Amino acid sequence: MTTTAAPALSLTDRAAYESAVEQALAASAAYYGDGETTLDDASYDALARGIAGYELAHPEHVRADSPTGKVGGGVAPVGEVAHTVAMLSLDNVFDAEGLVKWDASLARRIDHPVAGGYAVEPKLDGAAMAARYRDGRLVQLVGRGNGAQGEDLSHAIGSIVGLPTEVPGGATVEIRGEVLLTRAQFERANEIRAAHNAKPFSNPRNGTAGTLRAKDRPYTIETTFFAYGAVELDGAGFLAGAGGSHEAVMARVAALGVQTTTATEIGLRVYGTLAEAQARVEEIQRLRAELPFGIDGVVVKANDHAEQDAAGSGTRHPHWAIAYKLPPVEARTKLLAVEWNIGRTGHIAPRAVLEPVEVDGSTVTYATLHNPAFIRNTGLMVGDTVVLYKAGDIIPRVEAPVVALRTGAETEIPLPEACPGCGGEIDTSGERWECAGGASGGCGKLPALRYAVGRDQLDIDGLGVTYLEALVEAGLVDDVADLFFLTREQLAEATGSDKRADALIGRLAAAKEQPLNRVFCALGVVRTGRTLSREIARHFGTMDAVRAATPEELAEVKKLPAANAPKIAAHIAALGPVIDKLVAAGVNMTEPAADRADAPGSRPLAGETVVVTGGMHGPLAGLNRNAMNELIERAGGTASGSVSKKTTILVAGEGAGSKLAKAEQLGTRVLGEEEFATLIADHLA
Ligand SMILES: NC(=O)c1ccc[n+]([C@@H]2O[C@H](COP(=O)([O-])OP(=O)(O)OC[C@H]3O[C@@H](n4cnc5c(N)ncnc54)[C@H](O)[C@@H]3O)[C@@H](O)[C@H]2O)c1
Ligand SMILES: [Zn+2]
Repeated sequence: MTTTAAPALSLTDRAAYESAVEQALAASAAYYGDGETTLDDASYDALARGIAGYELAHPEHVRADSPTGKVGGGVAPVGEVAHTVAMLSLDNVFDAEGLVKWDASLARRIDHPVAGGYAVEPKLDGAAMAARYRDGRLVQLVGRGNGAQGEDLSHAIGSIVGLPTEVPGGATVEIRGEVLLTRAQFERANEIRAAHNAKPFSNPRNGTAGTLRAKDRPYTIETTFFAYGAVELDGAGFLAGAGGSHEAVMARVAALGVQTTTATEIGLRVYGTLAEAQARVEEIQRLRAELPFGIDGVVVKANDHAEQDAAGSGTRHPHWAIAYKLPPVEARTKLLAVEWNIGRTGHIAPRAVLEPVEVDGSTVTYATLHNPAFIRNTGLMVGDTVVLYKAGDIIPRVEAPVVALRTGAETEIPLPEACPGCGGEIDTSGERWECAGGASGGCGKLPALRYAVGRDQLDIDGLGVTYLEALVEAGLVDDVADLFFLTREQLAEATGSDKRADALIGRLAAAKEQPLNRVFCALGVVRTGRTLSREIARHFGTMDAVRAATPEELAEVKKLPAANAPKIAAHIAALGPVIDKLVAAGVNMTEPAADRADAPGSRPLAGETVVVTGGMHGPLAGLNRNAMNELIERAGGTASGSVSKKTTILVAGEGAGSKLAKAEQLGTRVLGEEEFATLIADHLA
């Protein structure tokens, strides 16, 4: 494993020391507070080690406010809640050699080599939190603060996945762990913030800190907790007889239903030798890029409590644990220019051209900027210093500009006026910009075909993008209807296999029997998706009726915004030749009678807003969420993803959890799978 630490700064004189301390204090104040720090973590670490090195050589110059030896660099917010046991930070090593040194110093402290094993677990990159349970109820959340006193974060109770509000057995204990935003929660959080015109979080860690501190936001952002320890509370003796090891304590915590890392691929393991622990560190590093949450290192701890006690703790960190830092996945560099390309999915995507920078073992020159909305929301400019994120083989992405480093020479990012693929018009109506040529234009052909054969449209499994590309290139396919005229030989040629061709012939035959809503959806009509396609098919019943509809008539369809009706009608008309070809191929053009809006007595869910949770069994077995939503809408209801006051029915399947609890709290009607199936029996195919 390569050495990952930036070298410590060598501070040659007192003036350099003074200025380094000032710089570190300012960076920490920004890091733990609201502002944006101008240092990346690796640079901060190098600075901090430089300060510590100088202090060792010149004890007479040590400043009282030096960050050395202090939790939170001496500037973290000091809260009002006293910690039961000090909540410390961790000391760092950066390579195998550092780990060996730590082990040797630990052996000196306890007078013998570590005998009780090394516990190895991920160093989660979020914010430390203590969760106090009294008599089985989660009563208080406390931040780390300065280690002795932390801030009261109890207002976040109920919004943290993995921290149940109640635990069995009336337990009284303080559980410690990390709160973070998983990658999915981070994306979701920024969608929510965009919808509220709030600045996007630049990275999950900032987002976590901001979210925990926020008290009266008009929206809730969900975070996740992973426990990494527990301490006694009120002398309740919860840990007594826990077996005297970190591993045993964590098993007790898990038994309470509090989330630990054990369930993840990189969860706690205990090893007899340091070499095995080192091997596990390297394994975790390899798994890092695919994890659903961020880690910035691996923590190695003496597993045995007696050995931990013998080693003791300093003012800033325990001696029995060490953070093995992994190479940074973030770096700073300059945004030189923005290029616009037609992405593989057909949208027009901005790409950052960067001053080359080394991140996580490779040189990065380009990074994704997602879409124009991202550029607008972050306020990014050409010439900005930007924070770049890259881990393993994931696509590098720009997180945010460092506004504090602007010089005034930055310029606005020019947005394209014509499609970079064909020079034609751009459809700028959505968050992602698209070539207005759409399905018929050259740029949109392949993406349109991929969409048409997708699982929620014609569901032609096995017709992947490579084969579609081959068919388009061979001049055999221009639009979705052409697929139905392919011969077995042509399919065998394109897929390189007779067996695949036969399978596809079968899938194509099955696709011809799909209901109108899916056939219509496969056409990819502008401003329509799965839900609207279902509504349109239900409303009109046949493709002929859809084609005959005026914009005014289209506007009568449930959920269809009147303003979009003219565009939709025009696109349907333009798709005339494709639809004619589909008819000629024998593709079904009607919606099953029971599902139509005008079918008598067939709307058992009319006026209902329905949420589904848990796994579906019995009569509903095998129905995924999209299939359930289809079913709900066919029966006249509105499908929704989250329980709120508007929800009128919750369908609770196996393993229903928080949504069921919320529904019960709100007094929402809850139906089991059997009851629900009976209610909508007419629509169950
Ligand atoms: N960029 C900047 O300006 C700046 C400023 C100050 C600090 N920093 C960064 O912060 C670091 C120091 O910060 P810190 O003291 O908050 O701590 P830290 O993040 O280096 O390590 C200690 C923390 O790790 C967490 N942790 C995660 N997994 C854990 C596990 N399995 N077991 C135990 N603890 C676990 C705990 O919250 C604990 O408090 C520096 O190394 C630096 O990289 C950066
Ligand atoms: Zn184009």
